[in-house]
Order: sequence, then C-alpha cells, then structure tokens
Amino acid sequence: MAPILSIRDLRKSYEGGFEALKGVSLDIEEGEILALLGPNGAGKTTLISTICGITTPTSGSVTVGGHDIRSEFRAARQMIGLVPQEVALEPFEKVVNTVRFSRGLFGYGRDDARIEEILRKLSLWDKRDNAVKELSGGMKRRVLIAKALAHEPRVLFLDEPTAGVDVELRKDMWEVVAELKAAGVTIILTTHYIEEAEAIADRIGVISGGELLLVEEKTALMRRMGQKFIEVQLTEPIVEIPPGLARYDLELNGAGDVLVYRYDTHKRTGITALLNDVAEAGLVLRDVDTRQSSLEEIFVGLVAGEKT
Ligand SMILES: Nc1ncnc2c1ncn2[C@@H]1O[C@H](COP(=O)(O)OP(=O)(O)OP(=O)(O)O)[C@@H](O)[C@H]1O
Repeated sequence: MAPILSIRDLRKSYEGGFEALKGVSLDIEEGEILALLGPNGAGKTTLISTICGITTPTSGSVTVGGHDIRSEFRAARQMIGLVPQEVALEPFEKVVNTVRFSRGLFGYGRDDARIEEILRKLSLWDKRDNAVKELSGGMKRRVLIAKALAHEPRVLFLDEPTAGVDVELRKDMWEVVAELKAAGVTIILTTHYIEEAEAIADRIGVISGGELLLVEEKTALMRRMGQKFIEVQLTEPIVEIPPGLARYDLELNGAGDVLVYRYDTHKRTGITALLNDVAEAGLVLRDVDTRQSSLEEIFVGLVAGEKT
C-alpha cells in the first residue's frame, strides 16, 4: 500500500540561513502512530508546520494521500488536521461553535451529527454551550483536537499534545489517540515525554539538529538497542566486589547490598556463570530482579552520541 504521507529530502533554512531541517525523508503508513522525539530546537515543529503548509520548505517534497503539498495544496491540506502546540482559541465563543467554524473553514457544510460525535468522543459534549474561557487548560486542549478533527482529516498532527497537562488528563489523551487510531486516523505526534512515546506509538522517530537520526518500530527499537540489567540482592551488604567476580564488570549500589549486572540479550548472557560465582564467593542471595533499559536511556544515548 502506498504510504499516506511521504516526505523526501525536506530542507528548511530560515531567514538568516539557519538550517532547521537538513534533508528529512520519511514514509508513514495509513493508520499508524508515529512519535517524533527530539530535544528543544530539534526541528519537530518546523517539520510539522512545513507538512501542514504553514512554513514553506526550502527544497524537497511532501505528499499526503498522493497530493503534493505545494502544487495540490488544498487537496493535501484537506486530509490533514493540526493540533498546534499553543492554545489559540476565541475565548468568548461557545465550544460547539468554535468546532463548527473549523469545519466550515474547509468548505464542509454544517453537520451537527458529526460535531456531536467528535465532542462526545473528546468528552466535551457536556461543555458544548460553555464559552471557551470557562474551560480548564486540559479541556481547551481537547477543543483544539475537536477543531482539528472537524473536517474529518485522515492524518492528524499533534504538536506536544500533553505538554503541561496533569498525569490523569495525559492518560485520557492517550485513550483519545488510541480511539482515533482505531477509527483509521494516522497520527504523528511530537513529545518531550518519552513515556508517552513508549505508551502509544507504533514507530518512533528521533530528530536532532534538523536530522532524523532514526525511525524504527518501537518494540524492535527497544529490543535492538535496549539492554537488560540483573540486580542481585544480597542478604548482607558488602564493601567491595569480591575478586572472584571481577571479570563481570559489576556495579555495587550505595548501600552495598545490590550487585547490578548489565547484559545483552542477543549474546551469551553469562547469567548462570555469574550466579554460580556469586555463590562461590560466599554471598547469599535475597532476591534477583531483571530490568529492561527504557526508551529514555536509548534516546539520551542517541542524542548524546550525535552531539559528540
Ligand atoms: N521563524 C524562525 N526563524 C528563525 N529560526 C527559527 C524559526 N522558527 C524556528 N527556528 C529555529 O529552528 C530550530 C528548530 O525549531 P523548532 O521549533 O522546529 O524545534 P522543536 O524541535 O519543535 O523544538 P521544541 O521542542 O522546543 O518546540 C530552532 O533552533 C529554532 O530557533
């Protein structure tokens, strides 16, 4: 199947010559959720703004549903919904009207049933007659999503959808995203919250300094780059690692009662030998725990590697 979004060698230099995108290429399949991770200033917003036609690219091409964003701007833009980072809403307008208005902007006729469906999906139906200014910050974000969905887009961009919202609302947002995916909407979101990408994305893209460092299926990425740790908890603390265990490159925690061993699941792990040698060294185990390195550790490693 042809990708719903196709980005080829996209470059953007701002006035003054700053290169915010240095040749980004990416294909996105219909119905997937892609999370774009990157530090501040990486170019995430520039990438989204360029695809959505808010920023003009210096070179390169983007097609949405086969429509070129420059030569077929209207057709391409019609397929896209954008939830911007900044909350920019008309404070005195009623929720329902602001969403209706967004639909009208795209040339669609009034469709109250559709608006009701969107407002209900976002738990805004009860607030439909409230003025926007009466809503909490989290609810305002939902209104932004409702507006972006009003013209029935097939691709939805969420630029930091949960920045500054509390944990509970963040989880609600994730549910909304999952429902949209189930309804067939393709979703591209940027986030600073790595746990957010870990929780909802199918694929992860890491962008830094205007370059896409990698794009990979989340589980494959975590399997490929992730390491595992085994924590050997001892009944009695020790002051130093016994010489018999020197070859393992172990770390002893501050309290002296946990030995941490890092291993790669793709190679021989050496766990059996380690546990034998721990017993041999006269240490008694209280418990053994394993832990997978998180996406956060992978991400920090990648971006740090890029800077050196
Ligand atoms: N209009 C502009 N003129 C000049 N430089 C700009 C402009 N907009 C963005 N930049 C620069 O381009 C780079 C990328 O910015 P962008 O907003 O795309 O980053 P981002 O990854 O979205 O960052 P954040 O996570 O902080 O929102 C930054 O260094 C920024 O200062």
